[in-house]
Amino acid sequence: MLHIYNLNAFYGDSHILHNVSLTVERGKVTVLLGRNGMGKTTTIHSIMGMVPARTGKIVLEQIEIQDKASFQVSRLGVALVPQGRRVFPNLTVRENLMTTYRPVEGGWTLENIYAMFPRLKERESSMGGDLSGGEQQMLSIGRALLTNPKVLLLDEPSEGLSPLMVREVAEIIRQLKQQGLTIFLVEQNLAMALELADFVYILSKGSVVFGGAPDELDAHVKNKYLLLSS
Ligand SMILES: Nc1ncnc2c1ncn2[C@@H]1O[C@H](COP(=O)(O)OP(=O)(O)OP(=O)(O)O)[C@@H](O)[C@H]1O
Repeated sequence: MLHIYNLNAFYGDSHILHNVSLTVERGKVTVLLGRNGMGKTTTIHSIMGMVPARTGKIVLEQIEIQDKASFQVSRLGVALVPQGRRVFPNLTVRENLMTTYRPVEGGWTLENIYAMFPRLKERESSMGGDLSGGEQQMLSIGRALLTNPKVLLLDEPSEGLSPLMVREVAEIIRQLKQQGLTIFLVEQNLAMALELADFVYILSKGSVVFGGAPDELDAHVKNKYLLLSS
């Protein structure tokens, strides 16, 4: 569904991503792990056209998207649930949801978003800024789904949430996968990530240092790239 080939990305002169190659398979949950500052968000932002690819290719269903603007990438079927959720604080829940709505026959509608997230229905007239962190995360996921994407990118959706809310977010991701959605998940929460993942990549200092099934991640790899501070 989505392939990245030898992606190199920079902020000014800082070379952040080094020949990153990875594949996000249709209908699967692909997880990108790595400690703080290793380039996970930069990878997601490169896919979305928010950080330019200096070299390399990003291919969505045979279409090269590495030179496209974010709105074009979005129209082609990629949606982002950004780190920190980024809900509009001064719009109501309903208005937040409707800003991105792109109707597709048989796709997501406001009604089935409310069916999946009853709490959003209850709070539909509340301002985005008045919601709890967990509610904002639901809103951010609902808003992305209303673009009716083929691929959903989630950047650390568990960040700052209570353990109970982390379980809820994991359950939502599981349901979306069951419905056939293709998911690319950046996470720091190893337990949640490994529970959901069909395939795992690890980034270290902007390079992919591991790619494999979750059960191939042994203690050595975890200790080297995930658990201990560098
Ligand atoms: N706008 C920016 N300008 C310059 N450098 C940046 C910018 N954004 C990120 N960086 C640097 O790029 C590197 C990768 O950052 P990135 O946010 O992709 O990491 P990450 O793995 O997502 O970490 P985190 O979990 O903290 O979000 C870091 O060294 C960071 O300091």
